[in-house]
Amino acid sequence: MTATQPLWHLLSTVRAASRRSLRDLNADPHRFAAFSRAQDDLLLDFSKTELCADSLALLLRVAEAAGVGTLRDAMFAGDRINVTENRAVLHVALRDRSATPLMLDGVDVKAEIRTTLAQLSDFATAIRTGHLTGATGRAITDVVNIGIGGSDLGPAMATLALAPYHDGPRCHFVSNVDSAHISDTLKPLDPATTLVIVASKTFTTVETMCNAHTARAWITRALGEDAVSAHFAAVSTARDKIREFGITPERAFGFWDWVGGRYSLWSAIGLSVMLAIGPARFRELLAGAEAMDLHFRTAPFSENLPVLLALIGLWHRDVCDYSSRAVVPYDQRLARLPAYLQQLDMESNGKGVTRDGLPVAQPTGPIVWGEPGTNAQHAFFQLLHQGTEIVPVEFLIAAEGHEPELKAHHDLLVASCLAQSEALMRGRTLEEAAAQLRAKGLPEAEVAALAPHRVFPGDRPSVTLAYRRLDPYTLGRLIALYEHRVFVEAAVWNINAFDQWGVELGKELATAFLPAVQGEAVPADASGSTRGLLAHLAPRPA
Ligand SMILES: O=P(O)(O)OC[C@H]1O[C@](O)(CO)[C@@H](O)[C@@H]1O
Repeated sequence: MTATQPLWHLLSTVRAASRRSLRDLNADPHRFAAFSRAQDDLLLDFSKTELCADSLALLLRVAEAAGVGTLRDAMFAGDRINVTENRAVLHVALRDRSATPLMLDGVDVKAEIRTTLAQLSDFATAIRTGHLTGATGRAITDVVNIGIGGSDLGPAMATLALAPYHDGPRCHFVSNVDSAHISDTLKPLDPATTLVIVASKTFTTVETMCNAHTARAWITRALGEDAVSAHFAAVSTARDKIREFGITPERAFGFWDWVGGRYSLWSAIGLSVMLAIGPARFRELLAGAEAMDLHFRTAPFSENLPVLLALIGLWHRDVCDYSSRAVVPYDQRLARLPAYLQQLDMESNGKGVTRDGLPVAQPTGPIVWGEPGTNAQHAFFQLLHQGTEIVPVEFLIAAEGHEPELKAHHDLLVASCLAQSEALMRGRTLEEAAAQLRAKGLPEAEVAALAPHRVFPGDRPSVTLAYRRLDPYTLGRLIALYEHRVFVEAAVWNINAFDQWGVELGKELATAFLPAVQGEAVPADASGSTRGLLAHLAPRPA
């Protein structure tokens, strides 16, 4: 029996005994004040969840009993909490601007971080000002970041999110090994004015290396072999492999094994973001994350946004048994946030064994999915409102857009966001539906036939994250908030959020099947299904 198990039982009992509808709970005019918290202008409203004072107090005890604070402090101290890879977890050090050294194996990692950040800033500035040009002397107008997973999703998400701050070259992202991705991306670009960044922690990921070689051939075909040095940069922990690829050491930016791929936006992996918005704005992004780190380290759990967001997630997953959560940013520039969070959350917490290798005691990471609002309303909100599955929703909304001249758009956006959480919470009863139809003058037979279709069960939980404006500082806070939320949930489940063994088997089999796809013998242990598919997909004579 783990220390938290009795508390989970108690939570289920409390829920069963004192359950009230969200509509009923929200009739209390003091509920918003009691069930919302803020870090400066960043507000977390969870008054439209089922939590009550008792359940919240019990959840806070769960966090204490699970030792969340101890594990958090161990992470910040550089302890090797990634037990299956024997690594420290120090992405937080990448945004820690304090002068205090942080020693790991006799090396001050903070000094190394400062040096790399300065090198990145110098390189980004030189490209942005045209001081460093392509091989023909023309300024760089376009950057293509080639990477996948954490070497793509973070920079791609942040670059789109910060579009109003772009004043550097245009950034493009190629991740999929599907030739369509690199082909469509490179087609409109001019090799003479394009910089390619090969971003890969390991520099061995097959998709990235395949795309990198295709980009290399594109450059050399147009500009000759000598142009590689002027048109490529690389970000990796494997400097020897960068050199083998032909990228010069001055354009090789390192990071460290203690930065997990999905936590690496803050490292040199963020180079494309820095090229787009400039080093000063990139530092604002880091400062936002640092502010959230400080809040996570110092705020009491009852006021601590990452802890509370995690406890709400745990409540929904393990007490209410909801198997997914939808992230719906009412912010078009956060369109890639759901995809980014899918990796952050599901690659971190999609685990079935504890840190000690034992089966977990309860369901762990939920399925994370979503799309920006208002588009989502016209796609999957039907199911959220009237389907048989309850999906807690996480809304994100800014008080201000970046286009003051188009305020009418933003007003509609805000109204739509608030309307959706209200509708999910409030619902519409059969009597209310019937009354509406009667008010339209429909005959009683039609009222009876149509009213059931117009009932909304309601009582569907959501949280809202509301902030003043999506600037670099706020984006930094939001991402760090989600990172720490994942951390706290993992700590409570006693799983390791920092490895990803679940991606290995598919990679191994892809390597084994490639020769068969290319016409060689099918591996003896391939299933009948896979043999049939290989035969069906085999090239046909033209
Ligand atoms: O940066 P790399 O080494 O190319 O790895 C890319 C991605 O592949 C994974 O290892 C597995 O999908 C991710 O964790 C990582 O972000």
